[in-house]
Amino acid sequence: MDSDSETDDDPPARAETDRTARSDGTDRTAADDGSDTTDGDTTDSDATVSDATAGGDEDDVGRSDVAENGIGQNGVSRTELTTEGEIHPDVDLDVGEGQSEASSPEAEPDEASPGLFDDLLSGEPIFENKEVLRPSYTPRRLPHREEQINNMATILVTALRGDTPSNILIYGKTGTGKTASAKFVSDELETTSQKYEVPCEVQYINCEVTDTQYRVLAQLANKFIDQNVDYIDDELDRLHGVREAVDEGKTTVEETSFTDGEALDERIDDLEDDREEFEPVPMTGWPTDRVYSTFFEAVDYRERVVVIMLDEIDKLVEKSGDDTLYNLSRMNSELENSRVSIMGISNDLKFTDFLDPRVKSSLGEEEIVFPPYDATQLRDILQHRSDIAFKPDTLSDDVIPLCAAFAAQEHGDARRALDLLRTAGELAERDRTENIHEEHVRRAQEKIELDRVVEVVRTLPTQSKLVLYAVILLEENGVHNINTGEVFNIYKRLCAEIDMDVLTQRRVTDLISELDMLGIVNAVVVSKGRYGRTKEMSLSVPLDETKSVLLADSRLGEVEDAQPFVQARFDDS
Ligand SMILES: Nc1ncnc2c1ncn2[C@@H]1O[C@H](COP(=O)(O)OP(=O)(O)OP(=O)(O)O)[C@@H](O)[C@H]1O
Repeated sequence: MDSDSETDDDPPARAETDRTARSDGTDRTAADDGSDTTDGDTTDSDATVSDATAGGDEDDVGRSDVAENGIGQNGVSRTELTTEGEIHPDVDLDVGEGQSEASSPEAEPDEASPGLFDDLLSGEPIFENKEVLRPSYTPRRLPHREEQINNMATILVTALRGDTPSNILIYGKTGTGKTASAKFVSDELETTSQKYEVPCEVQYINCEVTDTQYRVLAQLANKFIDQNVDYIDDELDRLHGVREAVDEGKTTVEETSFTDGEALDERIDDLEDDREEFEPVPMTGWPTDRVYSTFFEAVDYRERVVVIMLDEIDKLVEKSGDDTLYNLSRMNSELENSRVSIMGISNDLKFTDFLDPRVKSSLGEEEIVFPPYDATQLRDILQHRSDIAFKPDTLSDDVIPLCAAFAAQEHGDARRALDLLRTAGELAERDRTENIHEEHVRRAQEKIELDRVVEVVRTLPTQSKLVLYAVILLEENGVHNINTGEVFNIYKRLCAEIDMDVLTQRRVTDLISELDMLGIVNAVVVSKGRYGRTKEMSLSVPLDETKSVLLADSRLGEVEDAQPFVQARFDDS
């Protein structure tokens, strides 16, 4: 076991960065900048809110800034809008009752409220229950996953008999229902265990979020400590009741499970001591072996079978190796009261290649594969959900087949199919039509695709963003078949402009290849005869939106008026 002291101060550091970024309004999280893929209705309402807050038309600086930025639905700084609205120098806060001079002085109180939402509410909504189309919803029925669910249940039923179930590895591409099925089986397992009073439970950990050994063990330890404390409290309540009944002569000690009054008091004292001893693990700072032993003691405090469900297990291995899995998989030989079994879920089929052979064989005792859905299966899934999600007769006949067909092309991803259906519904709602048509699905597909691009571009490293910005500037200036040398020249100037280190041309060529792999540019190698070979590229994503996302980056935003030096391409090449 790794006994290094792992301070693990990543999360606070990240939180710090987030705060700084937000306060200067230059960088945002996906949620802040409205790039949340499917809920694209921020643009319209943001613009209207800015109207309302900034007051008159003339001094509506915030709004025109935004328009010039051209960021549109993504990257618009909400901070800028509200800040300018709130601290507007011309607003006299003492005017009237909650009414500012900025709003029309003659306006009747009623007119001051433009009824922003009234209009929107008046239309008959298309959705009966939109929540069931969101990823957070766990459906009660999972069509086309009966086989996998039965396999899991057959393995886990051992836990209900008080024995240790085999470890399970679940594989499958994204959106194939792995998490939904595993959660469904876990819920059933826990419900049945309560019914038959067999101590058996499932602990779910998402390793994309909890991605180090320290954090996994700390999270588990704290969950078990909480449970143990609850258990002790219940037990103490019960025993104090017994003690009282004995004292009042309502029962005799012989009628309880204790041999005498002393044994009863001893048990009460022991429980109180135990309760004192449980110390929660802080999220950083302890040596890992202390965290491990705290977890170990907490889980072994009483008899039970625990299934630890590690979702996105590959992320844990990628980030912090296989120590956690090694420790968890060897625990059973040392545990006295409890038993632990692991259920790992991954969409990376190859991640076990990086595991120690012992961990690999122990973890993969049972493997269950989730194949992609085909279009017919996706249709069934969508049909089930849409029956609950939409008002009757809202969907025209071709909507579900089209959503299913689009999602089947995307490696049979049910999440994508559901996203498409929800977004199509939202677009129809915005159009104020009563039905969803094929056209809404096509627009939804475009929107989701664009949102994906925006998200990919937003999260690129700054150097890649600069390279991409160079390509955009060249395209904007009508250059076709842009070559690496041209990109490099513009890139160098952009670096100088914002004081960034200049990478070598070879490295920039690598970055171009990465952009190509991400589908942002399309690069082909062309031979220039005796002048060697070069890459020629063009942009594969919408220029305006991509440019806006790039300029929303605090560093790139510093590049002002980049047009003149695009001329450099002609000077230097
Ligand atoms: N057979 C099914 N019936 C109904 N809904 C389903 C089915 N399969 C998947 N879904 C839905 O699709 C979405 C994605 O499913 P889930 O999160 O289980 O996929 P996953 O395989 O775990 O994906 P990832 O690897 O990306 O986490 C969820 O909203 C889930 O409810």
